[in-house]
Amino acid sequence: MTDRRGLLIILSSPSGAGKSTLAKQLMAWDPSLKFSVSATTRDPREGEVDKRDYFFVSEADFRKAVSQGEMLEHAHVFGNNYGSPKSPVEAAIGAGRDVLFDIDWQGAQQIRTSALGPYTLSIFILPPSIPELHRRLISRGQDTTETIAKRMRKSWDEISHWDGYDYVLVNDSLEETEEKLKTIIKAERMRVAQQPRLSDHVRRLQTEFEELK
Ligand SMILES: Nc1nc2c(ncn2[C@@H]2O[C@H](COP(=O)(O)OP(=O)(O)O)[C@@H](O)[C@H]2O)c(=O)[nH]1
Ligand SMILES: Nc1ncnc2c1ncn2[C@@H]1O[C@H](COP(=O)(O)OP(=O)(O)O)[C@@H](O)[C@H]1O
Repeated sequence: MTDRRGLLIILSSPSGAGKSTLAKQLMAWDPSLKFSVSATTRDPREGEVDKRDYFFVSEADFRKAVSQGEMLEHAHVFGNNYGSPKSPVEAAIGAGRDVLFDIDWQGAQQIRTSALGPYTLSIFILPPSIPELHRRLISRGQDTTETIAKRMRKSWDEISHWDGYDYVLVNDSLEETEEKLKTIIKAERMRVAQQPRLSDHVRRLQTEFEELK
C-alpha cells in the first residue's frame, strides 16, 4: 500500500487530433502509467487488439455492465457506446499508479464531477487546423470515407468543450506536444506529492512567525 493515490489523467480531442498516438508515447515514457482500456461496441480497426486497445463487446454486454454499475463513466460517441471499466481504475489508483484515459468530453465531465474529481488531470488536444485534422484522419488509413466524414462533422461538438479542461495543447509538432504533456504530468505529480505535507509545514511556519513577536 502507498499513501499516494494515483491521478486520473484524461486526454480528449476530436477524432484524428492525435490523442491515441500521444497516449502510446506516454505509456512508453512511463511504464508505471496504467492505460484505462475502454469497452466499446464499435468494430475493431485493423491492427487493434481486443483487451489491449479496447474490450470489443456486444450492445447487450455493454448495457449489462452499465446497469451493474461496472463503468466509471460511459457515453454514446459516433453511433457507438464507449465506457471505462471501474475496477481496474480503482485498483490502480489505490496502489498509487496514475491512470491514463483516452475518452471524450462527456466521459471527462462525468469523471470530473464524480467522487474521483479531485484526483483528475484533464488535457484537451486541439488540431492545428480543421484541414489538417481531415488530413490526419485520412492518413491514419483506418476509416472509410463515410466514417471520416461523420467524425469531421462531429469534430466541433468535441472542440467546443475545450475550455472545461485543466490544460489545452495544440498538437502541431508531435515531439513538442509530447514534451509538453510530460512536463504537465511531472508538475502535477509534484503538486500532489507535496500537498499532504503542506498544511503541517505552514503550521510550523506560523509557529515560528509567532515566536518572532
Ligand atoms: N466517454 C468515453 N469516450 C471514449 C471511451 N473510449 C474512447 N472514447 C472516445 O470515443 C471517441 C472515438 O474513439 P475511437 O473510436 O477509438 O476513434 P478515434 O478517436 O478516432 O481514435 C474518441 O473521442 C475517444 O476518446 C470511453 O471509455 N468513454
Ligand atoms: N502532431 C502530429 N503531426 C502529424 N501527424 C500526427 C500528429 N499527431 C498524430 N498524427 C497522426 O494523425 C493520425 C491520427 O492520430 P490518432 O492518434 O489516431 O488520433 P486520435 O486518437 O485523436 O483519433 C495518425 O495517423 C497519427 O500518426
